[in-house]
This record gives sequence, structure tokens and C-alpha cells, in this order.
Amino acid sequence: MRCKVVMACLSVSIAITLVTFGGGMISTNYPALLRIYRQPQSERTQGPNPALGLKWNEITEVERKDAARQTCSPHSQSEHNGFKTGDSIETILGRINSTDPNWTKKVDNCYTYDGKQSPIPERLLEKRQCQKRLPVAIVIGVKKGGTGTLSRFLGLHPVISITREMPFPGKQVNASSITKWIQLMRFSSPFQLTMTESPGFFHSHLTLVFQSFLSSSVKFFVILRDPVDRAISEYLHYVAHSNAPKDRPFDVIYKNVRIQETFEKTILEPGGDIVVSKFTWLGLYIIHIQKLLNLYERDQFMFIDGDAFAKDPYPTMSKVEEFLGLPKFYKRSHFVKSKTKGFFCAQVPERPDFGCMIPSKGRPHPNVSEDVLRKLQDFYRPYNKALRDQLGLNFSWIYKKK
Ligand SMILES: Nc1ncnc2c1ncn2[C@@H]1O[C@H](COP(=O)(O)OS(=O)(=O)O)[C@@H](OP(=O)(O)O)[C@H]1O
Repeated sequence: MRCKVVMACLSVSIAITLVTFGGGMISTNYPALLRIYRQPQSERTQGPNPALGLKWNEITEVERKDAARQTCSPHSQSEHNGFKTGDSIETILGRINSTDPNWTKKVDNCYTYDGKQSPIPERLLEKRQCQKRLPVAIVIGVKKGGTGTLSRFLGLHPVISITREMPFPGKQVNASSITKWIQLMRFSSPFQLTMTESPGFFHSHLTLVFQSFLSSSVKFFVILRDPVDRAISEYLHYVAHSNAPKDRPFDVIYKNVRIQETFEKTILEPGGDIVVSKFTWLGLYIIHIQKLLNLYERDQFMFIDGDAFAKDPYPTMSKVEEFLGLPKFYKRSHFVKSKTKGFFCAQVPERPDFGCMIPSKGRPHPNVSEDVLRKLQDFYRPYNKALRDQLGLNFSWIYKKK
């Protein structure tokens, strides 16, 4: 672990050097990275970073201070944090007696679920030792990959107490922001794993400084969908949330990102090349994953095929149980395909509080021109291939031809 911390320090310094001083010495086979790092210094320090939706100076400031102070701190974890990371996954699961026919009720006893979920009265919360705790596992991405549905389905398992997408409080990871973060969590019993969903962590530079605050055995879920579809999905999300007119052409900036009335126009430069923008950058999955693997062990990650999950979530949910070592709970009958949208909804008798996802999940995608689809596929191919070659991921969409 110490070695990982040292590597983290090195990778943070290298990242800062590249971002701050021009990055001429970067050596990689990935063409898109070069285009970003070769952006003139004047543009980097002033305008927003098109790839991350952050200002360059925000990144360097946050990283420089936090990485130096936190990741490279010579103190031990407990001295440094000021609070304990809590019980490990193994310790929590060791308390469960899954041979008891009532195990699910005994484990999931901080909330009631009659139609909607509500915490039990305060007196009982205390008696049952229901508390807000630091997450032991996190759904960290990727945005528009299916993180919301995955989290919903995870939260149906009695052993998992998951807090749905909750922005991290503040731009700095420190004892005070982590304490605030814990307060945003759902209650969990001593038999439950506290989890959360933060799709931004996948690509956020803040993730680099999280390590010293989380348990060393923290687990991460990363759901990866065909990056071409992911880009279209995020574009539609931005259009829906911006105040762009619905009935005429537009060219607007929303959250530091330029969007126009068609995906094609938004994604291409006037010369016809792919713009390395927020929409395309996130789909370079291997780049973000390599950064995370400098900090955490490979076996701390479960990488999920987002396309396969959308088509049939049950096999994935069974694998999640194996990955975390949970007692078997999910059944095939818990997942039912909606006739209207074609996506799966939950049907768990003990959890009538949740059925299908909200309408904004699973938006119809527009027809995108063959030419643009082909350009995007060419753009992503080396990065997709690296997922297979470097991580052994065998996802359906890696081989897909449109
Ligand atoms: N069961 C079910 N119901 C609805 N939607 C489903 C489901 N399974 C996977 N998906 C896919 O999830 C996509 C949204 O991804 P996220 O939840 O990660 O989006 S977000 O980043 O939290 O906004 C969403 O993307 P779009 O179809 O582009 O809207 C879906 O393809």
C-alpha cells in the first residue's frame, strides 16, 4: 500500500507537471491525449478545460495542495484522518447468519419500505446501532453508463445500504468535507455495507487524494458502456438540462461545454475531426482507469459491461454478490422488462418502494450519421482494445461494428 501511495505521489506530480508546463514530454500511444496536453498554456490557465469542465487553474490548485498535503503525508492513516474508516467488508459480512430464515429483515432494519422508504424512529435507530458510516464500496462511474440503475439494483440487496448520487461536499478532500460526506449517507446497520454512487469520481482528479480517507479494502464499481452511445447519452443529457430552444437551431454553452442542435455538429470540428470535449473524453476509459490503478489494486474494482447490464441485469447482479461476497439474494424474477421502454424494472416483493427508473433514464437516441459513428468508432478503437489487452475485459461492445 505504501508503494501505491508513493506511485500516487509520482503520478500526481507527473500529471501536475504535464498540465502546468505543457506536457511536451508525454509518451503514450493515445493520440487524443496529445491534443489536450498540447493546448497552449495561455488557454489552459484561463478558459475552462474542455475535457473536464473545470478551469485548468482549479485543477492544478486543488491537486497541488491536496496531493502534497494529503496523499504524500508522512502520517499514518488514523493520525491523518482524525476518524476511523470503520469495519471492513469481511468483518461486516462475518456478522450475518444467512441460514436464519429471517436474515434479510434482521440485516436491513434501519428503514421501512411500505410504498416509500422511511427511517425507523430515532429511538430504534440507536437501539439497532443504525448509523451513517463511511462508504466501503462506491459506484464511481462512468457517467451515463448505467450508474443510476446499477445503484438502484444494488440497493435492493438487504446487505447494501446505498446512497444514490450525492455530490461530494466541497472541492477539497479533507477531514471536514469527508465528515460532511458521511452525514449525507443513508443509515446502515452493523450488518450492512454502506455504499454510495459518485459517477464523477471515475474521472475526477479529487479521486487521487481520496485514498488516505477510505478503507484500504474499499471496492469500486465501474460500469462501462459503448463509449459512442455514452457520448450521445451525455449530449442528450446536456441538451435536456440546458435552456436550449427546442424548435430551432442553437449554439449554447452549458456547464462550460458548447452544445449545438445536433450531436454531429457538437462532436465535430468544422474540419470534420472529432472534438476532444467533455462528451468524448470520458469514453477514453483506459486513460481514467490507468490513473485509478496507480492508486488501487486491480481486485478492488469490478468492471461491468453496461450494454450487457441494460439488456439483462440479473447476471451482473449475481456477479456483484460474488464480488462482494454477499449472501445470495437476487433472483431472476426480481428483474422484469418494461413493455413501454424496453429497459428492466425491479420487482422485489420486500421492496415496493422501487420499480422502474425515472423517465430521464433511457432517453430515445437520435439517428446519428454513419460517417460520424464511424469516426467515433475509429477514435475509440485503440482505447477500447486496450481495455481488452490490458485488463482482460471481454465486453460485447468492444468488438461491435456499427
Ligand atoms: N433498467 C434501466 N432503466 C433505465 N436506464 C437504464 C437501465 N439500464 C441501463 N440504463 C442506462 O442508463 C443510462 C443512464 O446512465 P446513468 O444512470 O449512469 O446516468 S447519469 O450519469 O447518472 O446521469 C441510460 O442512458 P440513455 O438511454 O442514454 O438515457 C440507459 O441506457
